[in-house]
Amino acid sequence: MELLTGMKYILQIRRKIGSFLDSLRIHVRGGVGGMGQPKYGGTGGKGGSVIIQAQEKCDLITVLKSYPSQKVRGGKGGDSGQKCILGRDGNDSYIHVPVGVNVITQDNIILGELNEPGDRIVVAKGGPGGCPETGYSGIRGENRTIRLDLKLIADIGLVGFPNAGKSTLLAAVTNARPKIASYPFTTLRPMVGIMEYSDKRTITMADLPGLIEGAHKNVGMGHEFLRHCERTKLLLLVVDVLGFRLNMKFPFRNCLETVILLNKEIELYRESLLDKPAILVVNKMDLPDASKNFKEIEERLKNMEETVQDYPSHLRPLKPIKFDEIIPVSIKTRRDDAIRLRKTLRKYLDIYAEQEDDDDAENKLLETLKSKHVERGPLLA
Ligand SMILES: Nc1nc2c(ncn2[C@@H]2O[C@H](COP(=O)(O)OP(=O)(O)OP(=O)(O)O)[C@@H](O)[C@H]2O)c(=O)[nH]1
Ligand SMILES: [Mg+2]
Repeated sequence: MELLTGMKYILQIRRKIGSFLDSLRIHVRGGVGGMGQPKYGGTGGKGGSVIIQAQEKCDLITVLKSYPSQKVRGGKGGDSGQKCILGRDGNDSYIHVPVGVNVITQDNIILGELNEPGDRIVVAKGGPGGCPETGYSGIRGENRTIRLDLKLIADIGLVGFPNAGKSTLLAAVTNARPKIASYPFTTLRPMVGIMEYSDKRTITMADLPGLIEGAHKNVGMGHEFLRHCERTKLLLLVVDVLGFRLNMKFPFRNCLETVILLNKEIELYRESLLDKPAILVVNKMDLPDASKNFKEIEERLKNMEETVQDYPSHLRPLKPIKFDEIIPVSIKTRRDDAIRLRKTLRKYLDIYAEQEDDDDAENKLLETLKSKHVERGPLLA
């Protein structure tokens, strides 16, 4: 019965999201400890723990298929007996998840980030076996509900207010065909598109739901989906040159303010995301007054350090974003803009890759020097 409900659930999800799932809740419980043996002073075995482990070639749909009831238990500890005075420990249960999963509690606390194959975390410890202190009864294991949040792998992450044209941009430069519409929050789930270049080099781009002011307080779609930017090499901020207003309850924000607010919301999600290279796309340059607006703010966008100082503290980010380039486009109406953008993105990703190689080489050199120093230590002493 439970299996059927589980399968139905999978089918429901499939219908909703195709074969992509980026978040999954699971209830985990460590195994109960085995019974002790009062007559001989025997101790029961420990209950098995539940462990989440990252592995390659895996996705959350497979995890859901393996555990349709979304419940995982550790094995029960063995009882102490006449022949075997120490009960055997219960088996640990491993949940294999894709690389790039954050393990989160119900209170939204990150228990761990599994970013490399083999990374693992114990999410529910098994209970101790029965012994004199427990009156020889085995103790129950820990239990909790956890959420597995998958961070997408894409080279570029699109971040912007709703309606700025992120999905239009994705459709213009990649093979993806996202839903595009003139109302806010058209995109509800992330979508990845691929840009293929003539030399067969491919660059992936993730379109994300719109981010609005107050997202850190769960306004709009919240800010959780920004996790998908954690593994990207570049943040591509997209703004509407004429600014944005969600509805009459929200203030109108001009283009410069939307950039500052995006900066602030990214910072409130995770400040380290702002260490990533960033490019700003100012979209809808075909609209009346667009050029005038852009000219007025261009210099200020180039110097965000100074610009943010003019704004009150509730809007002002502590870490102003620094754009490698600011690109005005009309992504919907000008094909040339899309072609130029593709070239620019390629150029920067190649530069970042070179820088990364240099950094790797430098780190290796430092490690070699360090290890030499360690070897030299005893000689000097
Ligand atoms: N005039 C003009 N309209 C554009 C341009 N780019 C996109 N749009 C329009 O802006 C509206 C929103 O476009 P989307 O691509 O859905 O915007 P989005 O940023 O993905 O929005 P959300 O999914 O809600 O976050 C649509 O009506 C697009 O046709 C442009 O360059 N010029
Ligand atoms: Mg969209």
